[in-house]
Parts: sequence; C-alpha cells; structure tokens
Amino acid sequence: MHVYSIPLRTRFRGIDVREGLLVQGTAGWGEFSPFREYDDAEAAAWWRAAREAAEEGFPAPVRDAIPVNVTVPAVDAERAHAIVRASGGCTTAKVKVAEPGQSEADEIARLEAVRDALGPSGRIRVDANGAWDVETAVARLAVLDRAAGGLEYAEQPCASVADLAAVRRRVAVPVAADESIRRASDPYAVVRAEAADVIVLKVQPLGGVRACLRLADELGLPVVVSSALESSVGLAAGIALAAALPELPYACGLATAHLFTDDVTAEPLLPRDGMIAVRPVAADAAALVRTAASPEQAGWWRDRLARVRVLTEQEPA
Ligand SMILES: O=C(O)CCC(=O)C1=CC=C[C@@H](O)[C@@H]1C(=O)O
Ligand SMILES: [Mg+2]
Repeated sequence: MHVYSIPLRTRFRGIDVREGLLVQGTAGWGEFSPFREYDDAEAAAWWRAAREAAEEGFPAPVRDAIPVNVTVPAVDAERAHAIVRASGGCTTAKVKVAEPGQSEADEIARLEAVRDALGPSGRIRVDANGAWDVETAVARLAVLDRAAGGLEYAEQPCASVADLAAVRRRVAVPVAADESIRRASDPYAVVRAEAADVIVLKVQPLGGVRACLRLADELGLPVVVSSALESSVGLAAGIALAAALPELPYACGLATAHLFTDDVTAEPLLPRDGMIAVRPVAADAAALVRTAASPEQAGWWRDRLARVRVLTEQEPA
C-alpha cells in the first residue's frame, strides 16, 4: 500500500495537491483516491474500482488507442493557449468555466485563446460543474458558443436534472451530464428527463470498469470517459473503460496527467498525436519514493481505507 501526494501545476476544482492510495494485487495496480471531503459511503465505490483493477484486471479492449481532450483549467488566456499547444496533439479541448470570482469576459478570452491554439477544425467543450442557474446557462452558452466558434457540448451547466433538461430544451449546444450521473442516487433520472445528449462516466466514483460498462449499456447515450484527476494508475482504469466500450464517438477526458507535476510511474499515460495508447500501468519504486505522502497523510488514507473496507465487506458479493 502506497500513499502519494503530488502537487498540481494549476489549482483545479479547488485543490493544489492531489493525494491517493495505491494497491498492488494479483492482476495489477489499483488507485483509491476519493476527494478528501467525500464521506466513507461515497468513497466505497472508489474502493470497488481499485479492488477490481488490482484483483480482477480489466475486460478485453476493442481498440488500442483512445482519443483524448486537453483539459484547460480556469486560467488566463495566455496560459490556456500554452496548455493547448503543449497538449501532445489534442484536437479537442475541455475548458473550465463558471469559476468563482471570474467574469464572462475571462471566459470569452479563454475560449478565444483555445480556439486560436486549436485552429478551426478543433473541437471545444466547456464544463461549468453545475454552477449556473437555467437563465445564466442559457444566456452564457450563447455567448461562449460564439467566442469558441462553436461548442461541441456543455458539461453539467446546472446542478439538478430538471435544470439540465430545461437548458437542453432552450439551447442549441448539446448538454453532457457528469455530476448528475456520478454523484446521483439515480443516474437513470437523466435519461427519463431527457436531460442530456452525452453522459460522462468516471471509473472510480462509479465503482469500476465493469460497473461503468453496465451503466453505459443501460443508459443508452453516447459516453465520454473522464478521469477523476488521478495518477497514471487510476487513469489506466479510465483508458481500459474507453478501450472496452462498444462505441466511442467523442474524445475522452483522460489527458489529465499533464495537470500533475509528477507521477507514480516513469511512463505516465500522456497523449501523442491526441491519443493515449491502451496499456497496463505499474507504479515504480523510484517514483513512489519521490511522490510519497508524509507519514501523517499516509496514516489518514490508511484509516480511511480501513473504514471503507468495513463498509464494502458488508456488501453482497
Ligand atoms: O474531463 C476532463 O477533461 C478531465 C477531468 C475533469 O475535468 C474532472 C476531473 C475530476 C473532477 C472534476 O471536477 C472534473 C470534472 O468535472 O469533469
Ligand atoms: Mg465535469
């Protein structure tokens, strides 16, 4: 069991340092890295995903490389341009918007810079993490669609399923559901309400690759696989899901190793020509030493895992 702590290059979803616990089992390496504020019940799905990776391994792939998007945090225009140019050939960009303290003008400048860096044939999507109300989403998406020279889709413009559905009825930009799937007690509500054109699946919060494949099949909407901001060990599970899905019509949000200043392996899962190769990832000793968390942090993660294990051991097999 190893606990890593790796600083991010840029603050992302309010965090500057990513932490997680890695386990090695008979099938390979698994990652358990629920965000700190999640309670043990929510963290249980993340442990099921880690256990699957370590003990069962992944289902057979149907493709050997995954197209990925570059993820652009809520940075200024100049940084956004540089991030896209250094992305390893990504032709799709996902741009964070609705950051507290930022204005519409900041978002317009960021999107214009991303369009400039990608060129006219690139695809741009935005992610508001549920921060807008319906009126703001409708007005803002029209503005951002123009600034971007066309948006591929808007990820989670509003928090509730009802609001997503209302936005979808009123804007031409397609809507993707993320938090409404991964943090919802009822992911099927999105389909019943016709609230999304695309669903975002993340392996750890949804309990593993096989659980995601079942959900994708039942939901019946096009899937984008995204990371939960993981080390390359966790990213490998997302790559395995993207590799096993019968259809993969969009680039996936799995190029987030770029956001980390270091990784737990000498061969991070980074894109080349906009694609990440499907391959197993093993943590290596030197990288684990370099990225090791403090004894205090490691103790916190071990205690958390011990509590979550008790919860998951009570589940039916
Ligand atoms: O989808 C991507 O391009 C990268 C992953 C990503 O954006 C996220 C990872 C982890 C937590 C989230 O706040 C965020 C997201 O909302 O999709
Ligand atoms: Mg999202």
